[in-house]
This record gives sequence, structure tokens and C-alpha cells, in this order.
Amino acid sequence: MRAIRADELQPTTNPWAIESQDLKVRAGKYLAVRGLSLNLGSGVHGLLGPNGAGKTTLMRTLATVIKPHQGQLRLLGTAADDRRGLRPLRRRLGYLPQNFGYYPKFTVRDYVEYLAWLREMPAAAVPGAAQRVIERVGLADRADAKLKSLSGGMLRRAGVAQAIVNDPDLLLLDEPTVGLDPEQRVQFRELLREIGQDSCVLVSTHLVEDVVAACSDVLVMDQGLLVFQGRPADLVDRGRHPDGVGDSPAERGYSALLRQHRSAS
Ligand SMILES: Nc1ncnc2c1ncn2[C@@H]1O[C@H](COP(=O)(O)OP(=O)(O)OP(=O)(O)O)[C@@H](O)[C@H]1O
Repeated sequence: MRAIRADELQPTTNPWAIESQDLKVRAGKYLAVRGLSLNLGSGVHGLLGPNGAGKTTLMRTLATVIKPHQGQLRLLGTAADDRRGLRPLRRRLGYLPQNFGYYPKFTVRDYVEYLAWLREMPAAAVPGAAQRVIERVGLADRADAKLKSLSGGMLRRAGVAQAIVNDPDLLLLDEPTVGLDPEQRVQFRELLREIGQDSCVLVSTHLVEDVVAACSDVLVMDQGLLVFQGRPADLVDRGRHPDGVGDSPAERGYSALLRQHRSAS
């Protein structure tokens, strides 16, 4: 029997995967995130907001691609400015950027395995993990097809596969449903719900209906600020307000919220 080391007795989970306090982030010279305070734990969190609201800048910051300008940020218990902590933190992150680069001659399998390797997964675990996630996103029959031969929706599914290959504790998806057909979108929501049972998933999207169907809570950003956080049902409730325009209660709730925020500011 071996002795248990002290570090094995340390708690391994943090109640908040994302903790930010008055977070400010620049995009070029522009202050795109203007003081955002947020605590998010496990679940599927939908991030809505108009063009230019700062969603992508926030996602890039949470993915440790860009650094905060001011304020506090902790990810999975690690301070974002802790340089030594970044490497182990990145092994536990999954990120689908809005516009992701790839080598067009890679196959789906090469691409997913390559990203698994970049996240320092044990080499022996990579082929099996890649195969599992390729199946989960419904690309098993295209696993050995070159990326350049895929449709836009299939390419995005390959992007989602690489984002979840390391079974991340924090998954950041920037507009993952762009180009997905309705059947794929429904399957994708199911996948999100499964992952959100144990992990923190933040999904940026313009599709209010995806948020209502798949998310445990909704965040709305406008002009670099968080202007709403609540349950999808709370957003739908706001749709009763006469300010709301849109084809569904949730869309009306979203537009009413933005109008009220802008008229108050
Ligand atoms: N590299 C940059 N240089 C200057 N300004 C930038 C840069 N990147 C983003 N911005 C500006 O920062 C603001 C926030 O942009 P961001 O891409 O984060 O918004 P978004 O909510 O993701 O928008 P969208 O829904 O259009 O993707 C916008 O006004 C944008 O013009």
C-alpha cells in the first residue's frame, strides 16, 4: 500500500470555473470588455449579444489567447496572470474560435489528433479519444476525409470535436452552430447538455432559440458589459414587454432587454 501524498488530498474542483471581477479587455486600442463581473460553474451558459458587444473578445480572454487589461480573472481556480499555471490550465480547456485556422490537407482525424497532442494529452490516449469525439459530432463516416473537402457545417463539427477531445472542464464555443442543418443543431444541443453535466460550457451565439433549448442560463452582453444573466425562462418572460420585436417569445425578450438597457444608459 502506498502513502497518500498531501497534494492528492487537495480539493481538485473549484465551484466556479470562471470568476471575473471588473474585467476589462482591449481589442486593439478599443476597450471591448468594459468591466465584467461574472461567476460561472458547471452547466451550459449561453452568451448572446449584438455584433460588436465584446463576446469574441471575452471568449478569447477566457481561452487565454489574449490577456486582460484590468480586473481579476480566475479560470478553473487559476489566476489568468499566473504564468506557471497557464500550461496545466490549457490542458483542461477546450476552445472553438469563431474563425478557426486549419491545414486544409489534414484529415478530420489528423486535425483532432493534432489538437489533442497540442493540449499534451498522453500519446496512447489520443487515437481512441479522437475516434470517440469524431463519432460524437457525427463525422465518423468522414473521419479520413480532408478538411478542405468538408461542407461549412461539417468543418464546424470537426472544430467542435477538437474542442472536446481532451474532455475539458471549461469549454468555450464561439458560434458553434453556424452552418449546422436543423437535424445537426438538435443533436448538437444534446451534446452540449451532456457535456454541461460535469463541465462549464460557455456558448456564444446569435441564435436565441439555441440558447433557450440547450442552456441552463443566459448571459447577454451589450457594449462590453453584462446586461442580463438569468434562466432562459426569464428571457422568455421579458418577451411579454411591448418593447420586444421578434418571431418567438425569447427573441422578443432579447430585443426588449437590449432596448431597455440602451434607453436607460
Ligand atoms: N483587433 C481589433 N482592433 C480594433 N477593434 C477591434 C478588434 N477586434 C474587435 N474590435 C472591436 O471590439 C468590439 C468587440 O468586438 P467582438 O468581436 O468582441 O464583438 P462580438 O460581440 O463577438 O461581435 P460579433 O457578434 O460581430 O462577432 C467591436 O466594436 C470591434 O469592432
